[in-house]
Amino acid sequence: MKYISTRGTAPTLSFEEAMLTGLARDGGLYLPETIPTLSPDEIAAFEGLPYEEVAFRVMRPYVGDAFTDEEFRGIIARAYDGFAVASRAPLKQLAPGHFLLELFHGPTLAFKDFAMQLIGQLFEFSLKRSGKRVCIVGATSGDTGSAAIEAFRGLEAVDVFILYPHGRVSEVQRRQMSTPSEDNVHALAVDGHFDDCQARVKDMFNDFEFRDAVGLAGVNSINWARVLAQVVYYFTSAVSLGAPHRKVSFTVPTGNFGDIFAGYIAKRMGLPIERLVVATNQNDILHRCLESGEYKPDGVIPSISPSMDIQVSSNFERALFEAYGRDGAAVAQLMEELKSGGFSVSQGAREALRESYDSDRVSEDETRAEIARQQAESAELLCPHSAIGTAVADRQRQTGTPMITLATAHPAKFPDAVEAASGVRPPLPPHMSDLYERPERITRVGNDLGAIEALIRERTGN
Ligand SMILES: Cc1ncc(COP(=O)(O)O)c(C=O)c1O
Ligand SMILES: N[C@@H](CCOP(=O)(O)O)C(=O)O
Repeated sequence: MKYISTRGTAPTLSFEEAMLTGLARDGGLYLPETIPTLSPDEIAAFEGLPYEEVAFRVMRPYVGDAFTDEEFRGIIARAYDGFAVASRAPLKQLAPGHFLLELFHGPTLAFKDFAMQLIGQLFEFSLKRSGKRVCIVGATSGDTGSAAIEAFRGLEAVDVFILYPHGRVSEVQRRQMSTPSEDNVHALAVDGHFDDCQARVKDMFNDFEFRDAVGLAGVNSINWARVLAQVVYYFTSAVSLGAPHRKVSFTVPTGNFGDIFAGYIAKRMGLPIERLVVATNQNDILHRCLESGEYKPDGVIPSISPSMDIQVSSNFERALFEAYGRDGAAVAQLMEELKSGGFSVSQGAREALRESYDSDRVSEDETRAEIARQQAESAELLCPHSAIGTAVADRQRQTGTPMITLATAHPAKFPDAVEAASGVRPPLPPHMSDLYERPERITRVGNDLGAIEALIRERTGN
């Protein structure tokens, strides 16, 4: 399996190369040259299998000869060993025809653990084999950073620098990043918002001298392996509701577009998904773009769902690449226009996007009301991101096809917002019960590429 860039001019890479590379050298994102498909019989055979075995069967076609089957099975087994529930991604019924896919039973209580725990194992295996060392730089609005630090802390051949927007993540998220004591992990509080952090990470990838000197690698969802790992739970949940003999729909709380794009890949692989619904908070650029074809970021407004406070949505580039018939030059042109304020999607591409995705947005008041409603009606305490999902799902649900909403984080990561909305303060699970007593280690930095690069060079000795 070969991987190509969404901007069409970077070298074609193998799975392992694409995974260790992160952003393509032309600024694009890697995607498989072809998307493998599974037959209805192959999908039906997933019924009753352990999560790890479905993960192996779904991801195996993408990894090529990077690992033997035995090695890959071992990597997957170690990745999910630390999850709190045996099924890994349990599905609960919220109401007739509406199901909640709980993706927060990993070590940092968010769906990011599904991919990050796997990537941690993949990197460790690959770097041991090659004897190389990498410097991971990531941007986070709260959950990717904590999952990355958890997955890579203490690893010999890896340094990790996480840029998060100062004062714009929840206290639990911040402490998850700032309290691990291992020397190889660094939490950097940036004066700016998430889009600034993500832009600085991309700048570092586009600074080839710096990139090569420090051995830069990325674990944001610019990394294809992140998206791939998330394809698996679309299969496990749909099969448990009767796929491939029955269609299902999904509603996905969306920010950087990685999670819903994984659903799109599952559909292209043959999973009978009727609708994929993008659910946004008040930072609703994706909803506006899907409605109007205009993609114009207009500033991030802080919300009670901070992990989705994003206006420059990284993986939307992958969706555009597909919508433009994999025309890398067209995507490169749009990304050039984005630098000067935004772009308009062509009529054909817009129709293709609308065929693949529905969308809706939820205001702050509606989010609070939905947390309270679900607590009262279904006894489910939802995090604000998941509540945005269930609110949209309820509006968009059609009779006949079950709707699965992705619950992307545990409510205990956002205790203040959840308590204010529902009157109930969700407790942290036992393995995190002393989080507020652990000492923090944070470096405050300006939104300044030169200063951030200098700090990384100094700390890594490059
Ligand atoms: C809790 C939570 N929900 C939803 C999202 C949105 O996911 P994506 O960026 O893959 O669209 C994120 C982060 O991105 C998140 O941390
Ligand atoms: N919401 C994310 C933002 C980064 O997204 P990623 O999926 O590209 O890593 C976060 O929690 O950090």
